[in-house]
Amino acid sequence: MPLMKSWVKTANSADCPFPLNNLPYGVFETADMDPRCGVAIGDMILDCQAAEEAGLLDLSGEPLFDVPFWNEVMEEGPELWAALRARLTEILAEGSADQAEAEAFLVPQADATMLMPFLVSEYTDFYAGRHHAYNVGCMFRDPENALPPNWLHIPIGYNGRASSVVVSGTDIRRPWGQLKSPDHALPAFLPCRRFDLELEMGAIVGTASDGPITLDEADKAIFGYVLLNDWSARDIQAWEYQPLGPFQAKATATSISPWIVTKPALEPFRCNTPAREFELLPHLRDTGPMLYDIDLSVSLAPAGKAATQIAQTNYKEMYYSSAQQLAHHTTSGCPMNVGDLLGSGTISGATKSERGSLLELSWGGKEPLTLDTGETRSFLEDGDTLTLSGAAHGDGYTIGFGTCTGTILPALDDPYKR
Ligand SMILES: O=C(O)/C=C/C(=O)CC(=O)CC(=O)O
Ligand SMILES: [Ca+2]
Ligand SMILES: [Mg+2]
Repeated sequence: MPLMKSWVKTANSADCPFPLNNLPYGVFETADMDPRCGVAIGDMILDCQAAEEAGLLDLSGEPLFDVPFWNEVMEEGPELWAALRARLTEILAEGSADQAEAEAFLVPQADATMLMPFLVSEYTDFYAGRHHAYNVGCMFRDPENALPPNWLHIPIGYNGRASSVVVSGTDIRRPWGQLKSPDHALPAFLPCRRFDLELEMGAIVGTASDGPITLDEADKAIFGYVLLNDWSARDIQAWEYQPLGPFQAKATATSISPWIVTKPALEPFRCNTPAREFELLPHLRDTGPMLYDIDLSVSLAPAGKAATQIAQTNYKEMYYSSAQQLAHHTTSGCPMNVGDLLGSGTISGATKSERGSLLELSWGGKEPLTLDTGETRSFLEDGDTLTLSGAAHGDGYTIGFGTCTGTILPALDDPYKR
């Protein structure tokens, strides 16, 4: 598929993240506009609320854009999703009969503040990147048996906290927690010393289910994808997570990028999961390409200094697709809701520069990274700004995810001092 041309001229370059082929969904506000849904096109945002009020986006008879989140659109189901995308494409395409009217509803991205694009119903995080699981297993367990015995048979996950999901740009406060260092007999309550990022993709469930669903049903139920950073307190995690898994270590915050890139925009980039070591059980067995070829990178900027790219990898490195994770999630009869968010698990590739966490990049702190500024990092320091970026590269066009950023604020003096 080539670049599709829009009358919004900035959308028509090969490296623009938001061409007509993309049309990602977000929520924004400006100095004089309340929060509302919008669609990115070039360097502009089409104000969906205003377009709907003017009669340009009348798709269901009921207003869809009278609320500042995309859950109502998701609730309408895949037929409406397709009709909305077709109508937006018609409105924004070069030569559109709607151009004169729609021009009035464009807002420069530079004037907008991006907000959470949807209400997160529940949040589950997986552990489905093989290189990440292998690296962590080597460090914390046994290089000979780095992957747990179940790993090649099910996508391992844990239930996270929807309440902790925040939009890109939100500052992240270094947490306190109970830690136990190897040279102390007893734990202490201290600020986290090994605060980390996790480079992930987030899949958004757009269709509810109540009981087991097939892999193909799961693929259809996914509305779109965002970049996701699962901030992780490694020292809190190491002490708390046996035997029930991460709890407070991953409950401080999880950041997502503000633009939901929908499945149709990613269709040309579908690719297969890697070769299987064990055949998966029938309900998890691949029925088609359900991963995506999306280039991902991480950069770190110390306070007031230039950013260094510290990792680059690709979403196709995952062992399990989001559809496999969602299908697995429903096997017990677990109901899934519109707005459920599934973290892919940390995405790392085979080589050192492809590692999606500082835990792996610095090998548990044993091999600190040197930044372009000359400073070194094992884990995150106060004032550091972390930025995830993602884009799929087509023939003469880009499907961009934008960025997912967060700056580390120092821990409070004492969280219990009132
Ligand atoms: O295996 C461990 O000891 C720890 C693993 C993680 O912290 C990974 C995690 O949270 C899931 C993921 O993002 O892959
Ligand atoms: Ca994670
Ligand atoms: Mg979290």
